[in-house]
Amino acid sequence: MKRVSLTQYLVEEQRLHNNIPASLRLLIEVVARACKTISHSVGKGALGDILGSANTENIQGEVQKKLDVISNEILLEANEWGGHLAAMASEEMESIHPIPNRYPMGEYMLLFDPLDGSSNIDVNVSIGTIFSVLKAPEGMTAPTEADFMQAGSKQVAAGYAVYGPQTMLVLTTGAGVNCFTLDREMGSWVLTQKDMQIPEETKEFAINMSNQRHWYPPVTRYVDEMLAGKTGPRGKDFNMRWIASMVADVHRILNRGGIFMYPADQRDPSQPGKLRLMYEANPMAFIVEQAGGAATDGKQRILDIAPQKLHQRVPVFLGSKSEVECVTAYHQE
Ligand SMILES: O=P(O)(O)OC[C@H]1O[C@](O)(COP(=O)(O)O)[C@@H](O)[C@@H]1O
Ligand SMILES: [Mg+2]
Ligand SMILES: [Mg+2]
Repeated sequence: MKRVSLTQYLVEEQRLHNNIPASLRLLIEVVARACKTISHSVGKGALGDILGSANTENIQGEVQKKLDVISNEILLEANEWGGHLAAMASEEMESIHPIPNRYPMGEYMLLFDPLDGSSNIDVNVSIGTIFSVLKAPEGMTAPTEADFMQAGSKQVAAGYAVYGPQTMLVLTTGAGVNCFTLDREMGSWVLTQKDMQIPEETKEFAINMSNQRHWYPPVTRYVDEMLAGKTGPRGKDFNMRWIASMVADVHRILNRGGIFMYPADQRDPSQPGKLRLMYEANPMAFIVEQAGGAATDGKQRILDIAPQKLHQRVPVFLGSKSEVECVTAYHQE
């Protein structure tokens, strides 16, 4: 099979579909290079002094791990110098990060969850990085948080890197989803899966069952019906997986189908779910839809949500289309 590198793929895409101008290609390459650097750090583990807590808190009140902080710095530094960016925003930073001293101002804005699955860092389980690219509004002079308040349907690119047994980069620019594997010896990203498609039907679901007693009735009904198996209303047995790294759960679903859920629950009605719209839900929803799946917050398409604030949280149901439609319909009844 002919080896196609990330750069070759991006150039060819531009030639065929005119959807990846040179400035966007450069930006994606810089993000991919930063992910490669994070992957090297992850691979060192205790040898690189990257495990354990940083003893600091992020804006969400979560205790940061050393690798959360390191990954954030790697992405900031790479993109400050490398991409065509006007500003960045990160799950780990309270406010936006405008790019200093850039004339003319960059055309894009980058958002990221630098290290997804923080609870898995210290136990050598797959973790990742999630990113989303928006266009800077026309005529923007000094970027503000308001410029980032664009629905997910406006994303021009989104992707994630998963640091597992292999390091992979999954990317969409709005014309399907492709997967690249990091060739560690050569240091390059090689196209290994073209046009990923999520199987429409599935027998696998992912949810943190320990929250069951707090769920709202539509989620309880949906999960109960799956748990009832062959003799229940669904007429088939379901299997369950929960890795607690969204990247790893979504990567499995892209490959063999399934539904991923992080619903809102009754513990704290002011917290609509756990996952962040701008850094987790939107980029993953874009990827999942581009792979033939669906993504909702139980009521509407995630990509149609009008964001209210940078660190907004949303309920998430995504994966195989028929299952997402089923649980979304239960929210309407
Ligand atoms: O520990 P819980 O409640 O099961 O939550 C797991 C979820 O939290 C997350 O880890 C949140 O991501 P961060 O590590 O970036 O905070 C998701 O990746 C994952 O799906
Ligand atoms: Mg995350
Ligand atoms: Mg994170």
